[in-house]
Amino acid sequence: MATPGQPQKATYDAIVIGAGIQGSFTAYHLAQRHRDTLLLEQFILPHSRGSSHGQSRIIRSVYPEEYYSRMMPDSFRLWQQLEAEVGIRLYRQTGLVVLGPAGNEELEACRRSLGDSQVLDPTALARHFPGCRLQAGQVAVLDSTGGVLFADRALRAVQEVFRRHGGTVRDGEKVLRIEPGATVTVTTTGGVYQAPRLIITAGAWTGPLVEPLGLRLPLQPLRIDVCYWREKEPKSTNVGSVSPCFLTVGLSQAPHGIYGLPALEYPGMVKLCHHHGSPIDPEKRDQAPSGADRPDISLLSSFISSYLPGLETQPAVMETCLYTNTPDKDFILDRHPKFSNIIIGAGFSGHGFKLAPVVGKLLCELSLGEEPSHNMAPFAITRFHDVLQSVL
Ligand SMILES: Cc1cc2nc3c(=O)[nH]c(=O)nc-3n(C[C@H](O)[C@H](O)[C@H](O)COP(=O)(O)OP(=O)(O)OC[C@H]3O[C@@H](n4cnc5c(N)ncnc54)[C@H](O)[C@@H]3O)c2cc1C
Ligand SMILES: O=C(O)[C@@H]1CCCCN1
Repeated sequence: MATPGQPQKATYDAIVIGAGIQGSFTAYHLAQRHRDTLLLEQFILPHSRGSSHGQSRIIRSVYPEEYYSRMMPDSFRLWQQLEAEVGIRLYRQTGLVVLGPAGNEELEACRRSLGDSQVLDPTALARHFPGCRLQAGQVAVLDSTGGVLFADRALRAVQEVFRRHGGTVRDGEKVLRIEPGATVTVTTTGGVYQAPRLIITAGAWTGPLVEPLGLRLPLQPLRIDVCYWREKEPKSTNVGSVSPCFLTVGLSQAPHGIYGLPALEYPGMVKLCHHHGSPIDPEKRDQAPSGADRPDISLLSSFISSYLPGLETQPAVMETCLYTNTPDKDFILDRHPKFSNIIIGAGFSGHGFKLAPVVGKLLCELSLGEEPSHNMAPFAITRFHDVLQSVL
């Protein structure tokens, strides 16, 4: 927040729109590289209206796509660096298991991404995850590096280090207009700012924000039910706080996948969610669907009955969060095709938190005109057709 009475500074080396985890890490890297950076956020921080709130997120090395698994060592290293900078633990190693039918292509790709991974049959799984019942013909792949990131804590930490390096956060200021040029001009509800580079990391709001810049990105915001399920036996060690994280692949009853995290934010309640949701306008996220319109809950209840019989089959707590999906579920990390000093990071499709330190580094590198440290081909805007409109 600006100090009352102080004249408002208007020019910076870089402006970042959106103080979720991606924009905050981008600003962090820019400030560490001594760029005078302004981070703009429409809501007063902290807030729970976007995608980065809540206490927990999964981190894992295992990924079916090798372009993500190759980034993970860098990401783990940068998370550790942030932990050291703030002196706070941001990660709990719980292990993670991927459950799926034996021989499933995606499960095989997961196994390959780990090199020396362990494939667990039901007996071996029972040692790592006693509360979980595999069905006939299913196996589990164990990623022992997997665990939980303390999300809210991490977001606060990265913003704190950004400020420590001289960065400016202006929250409660919504960006209304972006004027491209060698110097980009950004008009908010609170002021007008200029910089030679702009990074847009506006989460579910990115589509409408870039449309006036002649870009129609295929971004679909989804409303996600975040559900917590109580253990039938309080403090049972079978499924509660000591169990690993898990996710499913290739299950015919849940093609988008189901995932779970051990009890953490609410004692005795396991977080278990469907990796999918209903299309939503982020401005209308609180218009909850009617009771009949909750297919996610029945899907999760039936999964619990078969796989996690130690949990009750109705959620005890429900919260909401937003995904912003691309058609292929890969991120968008690229320059604007026409205005090369405007960089866009969007479409994190429900799996971007763990990679935010690397995403921030890549967006920082793109904005400084440097060679990015990872392969950017999977994240190019040009993989989508007809995105550039002729409005400008
Ligand atoms: C339920 C759920 C579970 C998830 N689980 C995992 C997981 O286990 N592991 C994992 O790696 N990832 C997970 N993710 C994904 C991860 O949380 C997201 O990819 C990530 O938080 C996206 O961050 P973001 O910065 O792009 O978006 P956001 O956090 O939404 O940040 C965008 C910000 O931009 C601001 N903004 C928008 N428009 C404007 C404007 N005009 N002016 C100023 N500010 C603006 C918004 O207010 C917002 O604060 C999960 C997501 C959800 C919802
Ligand atoms: O990014 C992750 O690890 C998880 C996987 C399952 C869905 C939610 N996100």
